[in-house]
Amino acid sequence: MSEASVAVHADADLLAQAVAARLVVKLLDAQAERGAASIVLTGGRIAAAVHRAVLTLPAHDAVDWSRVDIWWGDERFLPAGDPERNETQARAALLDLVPLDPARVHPMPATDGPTGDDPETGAAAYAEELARAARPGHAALPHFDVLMLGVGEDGHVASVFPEHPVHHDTRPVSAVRGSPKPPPVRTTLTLPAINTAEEVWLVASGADKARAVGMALAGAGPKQLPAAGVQGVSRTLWLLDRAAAADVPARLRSLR
Ligand SMILES: O=C1O[C@H](COP(=O)(O)O)[C@@H](O)[C@H](O)[C@H]1O
Repeated sequence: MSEASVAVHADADLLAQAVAARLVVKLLDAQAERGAASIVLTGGRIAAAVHRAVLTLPAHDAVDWSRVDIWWGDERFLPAGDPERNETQARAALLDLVPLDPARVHPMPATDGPTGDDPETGAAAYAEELARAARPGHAALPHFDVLMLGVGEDGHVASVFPEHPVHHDTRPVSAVRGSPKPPPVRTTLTLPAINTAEEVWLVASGADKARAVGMALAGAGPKQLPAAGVQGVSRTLWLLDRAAAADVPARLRSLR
């Protein structure tokens, strides 16, 4: 498992541009090595800015988007097309604007979809979809080149919230009820599933994230602060703006 590293950028715009540039390079590298790339998207404000920034980079045209698998780390359990869904936001900002193969886009279930309005059924269906994409002879998950996460003010990542029963779920995908952040019903990859990704990038901007980011990097417990329990297989990278990095120990920072 990887040590965490931290890159700090001056503000939210530069952070979004830098994450977008890293993402495009990551996709190109993965396609050069394996012929395809697999990424896991997150929701939230900075994620939307990253998605928009990808399109502004001329190099995004060098990616073969038809050979990119898109997964989600969590989803708000709402009808398809609801503006609050992470999928809807990602489609509007990026996915509908690049030539993806629809068969390689794997949104988490919606309440009005074929798996129905029971989040446990939806979570089980997503786990099956992940398992179908797993490499033969490997665990129940596909290879993820990079998995991106936002970080909540309370330290949540994906829809793994502090002190929530989701921490006891050992399956890769869990239904979440009673989320402290609306909407209350969600589906999420669990921390063990998140930590199978080759690289995990935690992206946070703004002063309201500084306390959670600082505590996670100072070694808080993952049940109290889920972001502290995230570790990519070969890399765990915190990508922050200056405001979100205010409480990061100086020895961990590199200002870009
Ligand atoms: O509800 C959610 O929030 C988090 C963080 O969002 P932000 O707007 O504070 O950056 C996000 O990472 C997660 O995917 C989403 O479902």
